[in-house]
Formats: sequence, structure tokens, C-alpha cells
Amino acid sequence: MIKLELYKKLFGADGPIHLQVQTNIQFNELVTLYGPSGAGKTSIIRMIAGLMKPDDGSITVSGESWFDKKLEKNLKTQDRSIGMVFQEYSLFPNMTVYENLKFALPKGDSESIIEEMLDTVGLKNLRDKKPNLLSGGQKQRVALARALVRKPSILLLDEPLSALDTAMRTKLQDDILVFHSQYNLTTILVSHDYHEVKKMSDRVILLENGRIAGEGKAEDIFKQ
Ligand SMILES: Nc1ncnc2c1ncn2[C@@H]1O[C@H](COP(=O)(O)OP(=O)(O)OP(=O)(O)O)[C@@H](O)[C@H]1O
Repeated sequence: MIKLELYKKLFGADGPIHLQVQTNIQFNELVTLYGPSGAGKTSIIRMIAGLMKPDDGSITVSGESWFDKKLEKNLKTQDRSIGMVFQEYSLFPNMTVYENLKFALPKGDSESIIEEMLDTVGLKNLRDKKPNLLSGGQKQRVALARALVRKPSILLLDEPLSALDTAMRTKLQDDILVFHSQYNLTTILVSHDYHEVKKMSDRVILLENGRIAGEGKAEDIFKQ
């Protein structure tokens, strides 16, 4: 289980926002963070990833403390078992697809996982291509594969599909669902897309102004 207790003063365009979020996420759950722009969705993802430090609170994963203000514990990003994909394609342009994945592999690990991942995302034939030759969907598929080569337990997805057309988006949603179950992931997805949230989520966390305004199954949340 992931236990989150996050407090952070954020500085928005209309003044400060006091982010206060307490929730538990079960293993193998796919949770979506949904809510208006500026509600704090990306900030939560960044705090779980260790890219933003909460002002107070704790992050506990399987009983292991990743962050604890009181204990002055703050695990480095590379020591947290996470994979991340963001909206913008974050591949290294000067490296091939294969090299991009290899870069994410911990030193000494077998490269066979790279072949496995390329196979899983159906990109084996593009392994020696540079990212600029790939379509948006292919780039995000490489980013997804790269996020998974370390075999993380948590997959953090911050609007990874929002730049894609509908057909590609639908296909990658299916891919994410396959990865989620095949690799026993706990997945936290930020999405603005109502249909995507409905299709993907075990649970939706509705955020407004840094607070949880609702939590539950998509059909119940969107009934409100
Ligand atoms: N490092 C930071 N320190 C303080 N405030 C920040 C920091 N990063 C972002 N903010 C502010 O926190 C607020 C919430 O931003 P955040 O990106 O988490 O919202 P969001 O719900 O993901 O929005 P969007 O849907 O537009 O991506 C914004 O007003 C932003 O300006």
C-alpha cells in the first residue's frame, strides 16, 4: 500500500494554494488524479517521485518510508521504485530508441529486459532509429518502455497521451492497461480526459484547489 500525507504551500497565479492530501493507494490499483488546471495534480506526482519536497507529511510505500518530515527522511528519486512518463516527449534526441532504454537501465543489469520491453511495446523494428523519426505515439511508447526497464513498482503518468490523436490515444490506453496488469504495477495517472479516466481507472481522486473533493469509482464521481 502507498500511504500519502502531503502538505505543501504552492504559489499559483491567483495566490497561494495549500495542498493537503491524505489518501492510501492499494497495490495494483490504477488511480487517476482528475481536476481543474492548477488543482495540484502534477505537484502530487512530483512529490511521489521525489522531484518536489513536501513541506510536511509522509510518503510510505510497502511500509518503507520514502519521505517523512518528522524523521527527516527523503529518499532520492533514483532510490524510489518508480517509472515516469510525462506529456512532453522526454527522449534523448541524440540516442537511438535502444540507447534511450539502455540509459535507464541500472549499471550491471542484463540488457535482455530492453529487448523484452521493445517487444512488448511493438517497437523492435525501430530500435536503431533516433526519436525525431518516430511519430508522437511511437515516442510515448518508447518513453513508456523506458519507464519500465527498471521494473518499478509504481508507474507515474502525467498526461502522457494528451498530445496524441484519438486513435493513437486509444491504442496507448490499451497498452498502459496491459502493462499495468502484466508488470503488477500500481499506476497513478493524471488525465483531463473524461473518457480516458472512465476507461482506465479503478478509482478517481477528484482534486480541487489542493484538496481531495471526492474519491471513488468513475461513474460515482462523474455523477456528482
Ligand atoms: N515548485 C513549486 N512551488 C510552488 N508552487 C508551485 C510549484 N510548482 C507548481 N506550483 C504551483 O502549484 C499550483 C498547482 O500546479 P500543478 O501543476 O500541480 O497543478 P495541476 O493540477 O497539475 O495543473 P494542470 O492540470 O494545469 O497541469 C500551480 O498554481 C503552480 O503554479
